[in-house]
Amino acid sequence: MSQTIVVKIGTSSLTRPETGQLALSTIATLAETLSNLRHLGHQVILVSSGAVGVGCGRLGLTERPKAIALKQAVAAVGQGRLMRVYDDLFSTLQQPIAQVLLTRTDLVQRSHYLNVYNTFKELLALGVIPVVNENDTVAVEELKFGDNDTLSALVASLVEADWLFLLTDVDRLYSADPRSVPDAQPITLVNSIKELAELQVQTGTQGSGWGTGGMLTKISAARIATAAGVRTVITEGKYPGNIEKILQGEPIGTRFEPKPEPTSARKRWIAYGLLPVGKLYLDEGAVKAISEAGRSLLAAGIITVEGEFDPQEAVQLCDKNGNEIARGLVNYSSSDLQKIRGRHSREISAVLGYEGVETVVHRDNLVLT
Ligand SMILES: Nc1ncnc2c1ncn2[C@@H]1O[C@H](COP(=O)(O)OP(=O)(O)O)[C@@H](O)[C@H]1O
Ligand SMILES: N[C@@H](CCC(=O)OP(=O)(O)O)C(=O)O
Repeated sequence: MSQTIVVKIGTSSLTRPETGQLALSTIATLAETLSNLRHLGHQVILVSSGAVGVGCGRLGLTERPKAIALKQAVAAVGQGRLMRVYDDLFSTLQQPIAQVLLTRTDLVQRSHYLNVYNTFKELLALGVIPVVNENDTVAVEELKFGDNDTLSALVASLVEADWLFLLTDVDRLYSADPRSVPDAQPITLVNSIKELAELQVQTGTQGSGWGTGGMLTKISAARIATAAGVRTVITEGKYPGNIEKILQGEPIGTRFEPKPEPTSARKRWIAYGLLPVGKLYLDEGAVKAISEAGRSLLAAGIITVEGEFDPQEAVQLCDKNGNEIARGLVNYSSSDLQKIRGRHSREISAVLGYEGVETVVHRDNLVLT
C-alpha cells in the first residue's frame, strides 16, 4: 500500500563532527533508500538540515555562528552546496527532487498554508521528492520554526503523512542523555506522549555540537505529528537503510504511536501552524465552558488581555495562572478586548460603538491544547 513518508535528517548525521565535512556515505545511502521507497510506490518528502553546518564547512568556520546575519549568510552558502550534492546523488538514481524552502509565515496565513499544501501534493503526484528546509537566509528570528524537527512535524501534519522519521546521531530515545548519563535506559515504544511524561525522560535542550534542539524538539515534534495521526520514529541517521526495515516492522529506534485527535486539518493549523501573538487570561467559569462544555469564549470570562493583536490573529487562552488550555482565532483586536473584557455580550455594542459579534473566540476557531 502506498504511504506518505516524511524523513528528517539532522546536521549531526549529515556532517562529520570532527571536520564539519559532509558525511557522503550517509547521504548516498539516504538517497538510495528514499529512491527505493519511491520505487515501491511510496510518496517521500525529505526535510534536510545542514545549510548552516555545510556552509561552515565550506567557509572553514569551526563553530556554529551565533550572530544572526552571519548565520543567515552561512546558510545561503551551505544550502546551495547541500542541494548540489543531493541533486547529483538523486540524479544518478534517476530520482527527480525539488527544493522547498519554508518560513513560518508561509504556514501562518491560511491561504499560504493551502498554497504550500497544493505545491506538495503536486510535487508528490509528479513523483518528485521535495527536499525541505527552513529558509534560514530570510527568516526573521521571531518568526522562525527554529528547528527542523518542528518543521518536519508540521510538514508531516500538513500532508497527512503516515510516517515521520527523525534521523539523528543517537540510535533512539533514552531515559536521559546517553552522552552524560551512561546507564540511561533505552525506550523503544511510546504509546502516548502522556506515557512519556510518566517515564520522566530527561532531554536537556542542548543538541550535539552542530545540532540545534537535542531531544526536546524531537519529542515536541512527535507530539505534533502523532496528534495529527502520523506514526513517528526516532532512529540513527548513520543507517538510513533502517527506514525500510522499520516499515517492515523491525523494532529499531523509538516508535511513537499515532494518537489522532478528532480535529480537522484547519484546527491543527490553528493549534500548531500559527504563532500566537497574545494571551487571554480566563476566569474559572470560562475555562470550564471551553474545556469541558466545548463552548465559545465570551468577553465576560476574560480577566486580562496581554499582547497587541488584530482580529483573526491567534491567541493563547490560559487559566488565571497563565497555563495554556487552548488556542484560537480572536474576533476582536487587543484594544477592543481591553474595553470589553469582563463585560456581558449585550453590553459590547454600547462600549465599542459598533455591533460586534457575540463571541470573542468562536468554538469553530478554538482548539484545546
Ligand atoms: N533522552 C535523550 N535520549 C537520547 N539523546 C538525547 C537525550 N537527551 C539529549 N540527547 C542528545 O540529543 C542529541 C541529538 O540532538 P541534535 O544534536 O539536535 O540532533 P540533530 O542534529 O539530529 O537534530 C544526541 O546526540 C544526544 O546527546
Ligand atoms: N535550518 C537549519 C537547521 C536547523 C536544525 O534544526 O538543525 P538540526 O538540529 O541539525 O536538525 C540548517 O539547515 O542549518
